[in-house]
Amino acid sequence: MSDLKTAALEYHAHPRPGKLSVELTKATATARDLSLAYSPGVAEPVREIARDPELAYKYTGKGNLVAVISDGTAILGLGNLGPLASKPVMEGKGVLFKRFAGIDVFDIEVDSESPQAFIDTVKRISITFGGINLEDIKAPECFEIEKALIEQCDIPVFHDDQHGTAIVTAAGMINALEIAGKTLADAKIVCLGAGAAAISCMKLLVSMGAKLENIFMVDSKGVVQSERTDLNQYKAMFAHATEKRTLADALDGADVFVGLSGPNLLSAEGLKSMAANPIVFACSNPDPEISPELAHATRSDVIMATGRSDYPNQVNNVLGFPFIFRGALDVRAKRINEEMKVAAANALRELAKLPVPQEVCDAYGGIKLEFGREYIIPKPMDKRLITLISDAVAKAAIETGVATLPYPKHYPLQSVDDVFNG
Ligand SMILES: NC(=O)C1=CN([C@@H]2O[C@H](COP(=O)(O)OP(=O)(O)OC[C@H]3O[C@@H](n4cnc5c(N)ncnc54)[C@H](OP(=O)(O)O)[C@@H]3O)[C@@H](O)[C@H]2O)C=CC1
Ligand SMILES: CC(=O)C(=O)O
Ligand SMILES: [Mg+2]
Repeated sequence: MSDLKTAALEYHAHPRPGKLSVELTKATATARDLSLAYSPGVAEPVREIARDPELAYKYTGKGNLVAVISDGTAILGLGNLGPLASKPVMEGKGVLFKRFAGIDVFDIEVDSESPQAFIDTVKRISITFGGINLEDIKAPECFEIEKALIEQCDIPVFHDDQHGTAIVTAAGMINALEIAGKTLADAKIVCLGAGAAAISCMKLLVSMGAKLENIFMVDSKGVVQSERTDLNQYKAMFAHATEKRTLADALDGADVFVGLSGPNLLSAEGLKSMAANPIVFACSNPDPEISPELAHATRSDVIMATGRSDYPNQVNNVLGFPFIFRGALDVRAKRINEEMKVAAANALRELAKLPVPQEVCDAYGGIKLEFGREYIIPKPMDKRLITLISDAVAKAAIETGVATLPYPKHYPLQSVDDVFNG
C-alpha cells in the first residue's frame, strides 16, 4: 500500500471511526439541567415553535445547521459509486464547514431510485436545517434537482460542485490571467468535462466577462459542437459551429485549460500545443487531468493549479462553501443568488493580492507566499477568508433583498471563534 493510502485509512479508522461527532452546547450535569433540556422543559420551546416557526432559529440549532446531502452519483472524480461510499466525502465536507466556518453539519446519504425520489426526500427533511449543501450529484440530474429544491425550500440550497467550484475557479482564473498578461474577455478557454462543475464554471466565467464564442467544452464524446445530436440542454448552451472535434483540436493555441472531468486526460502533447503562458486548472479529484510534475516538465511557462491540498494553487470549493454559507446563515438569506456568488468570487480574488500573514505561511511549511504564479488564490488556512467572504456574501444578500436579518453586529468576523459572539 502507498504511504498516503495507509495514512488515509488509518486517519479515518482510528482512534474512532469517522471524522465528526455531535457535541453538547448546554449544561447537562444535574437533574435540573435535564429537566430543562428534556422533559418537562423541552415542551416550552415546542409550544413556542408551534406558535411561530421562526422561533426554531431561536430555540434549536437550525440556524447553524447545514445538511450535506449526496446520492453518490459523482463522488469527486471517482464516479457513481453509490450513496454509502460518498459518506467519507460528506463527512469531510462537514469537517471543513466546522473547521473553517463554525457550521454544524449532518451528512445525509440518500439511496434514491430517481431524481424525483431524491427531491422528495430532501424536501421532507429540509425544515431541520438552516441550509442545504448538495454534493457530488452527477449532471444533468443535478440541475433539475437543485432547481426544484430551490423552488420548494425557503432556506438556501446550493449545489457545491456547481457554484462553489465556479466561484473559486473564477477567482483563480481572473488572477491567473492577470499574471499571464491576458484578460477573461480575450482568453480562449478549453473546458474538459461538461458536467455539474464544468457547466457552472463556464457560465460564471461568461457572466464575469469571458466570451461564449471563446469557450470550447469537451466531454467524453469530444468537442461540444452544433452538429451533435446527443447534447442535453445544458451542454447545448456551449455548442458552436466549428470544425474542432477532439480535445487536441480544441487545445491548439488555447490560453486556458480547465479540467473538471477525470484523471490523466491532458497529455504533454496537448499542453505543448497551447499558447504562451498557458493556464492549466486540472481540478479533478483526487487525481488531476495532468500532474503538476508533468505539466512543469513540459512547459516552463505554465501556470498550474489542481484541486488538491498538496500542491500550490489549490482551486477547490473548500475556499467557497464554508464562508458563503456562513454569510448566508448570518443574515438568514432565503437563497444564495448570483450577486452573492460574484461577491464571494471577487472577495476571494482580491484577498490573494494582499500580503500573506506569517501564520498562514507557517501552516504551509514556512514557504513565502506572495501573489504570483505559485500563489494565485488564498490558502484554506487563511483566517481572512471568513472575514472577507462571509462579509461580502452577507452584504450582497442584504443589498439584493434576500436577507431577512440586518447586517450582524459581530461582523466582519475576525476568525471562526467570533461566530457565536453575535
Ligand atoms: N476542484 C474542485 O473544487 C472540484 C472538482 N471537481 C471535479 O470535477 C470532476 C467532475 O465532477 P462533476 O462535474 O461533479 O461530475 P459530473 O458527473 O457531473 O461530470 C463529469 C463530466 O466529466 C466528463 N468526462 C468524464 N470522463 C471524460 C473523458 N474521458 N473525457 C472528457 N470528459 C470526460 C463527463 O462527460 P460526459 O458528459 O460525456 O459523461 C461529464 O461531463 C471530478 O473529477 C471532480 O473531482 C468537481 C467539483 C469541485
Ligand atoms: C472538491 C469536490 O467537491 C469534488 O471534487 O467533487
Ligand atoms: Mg464535490
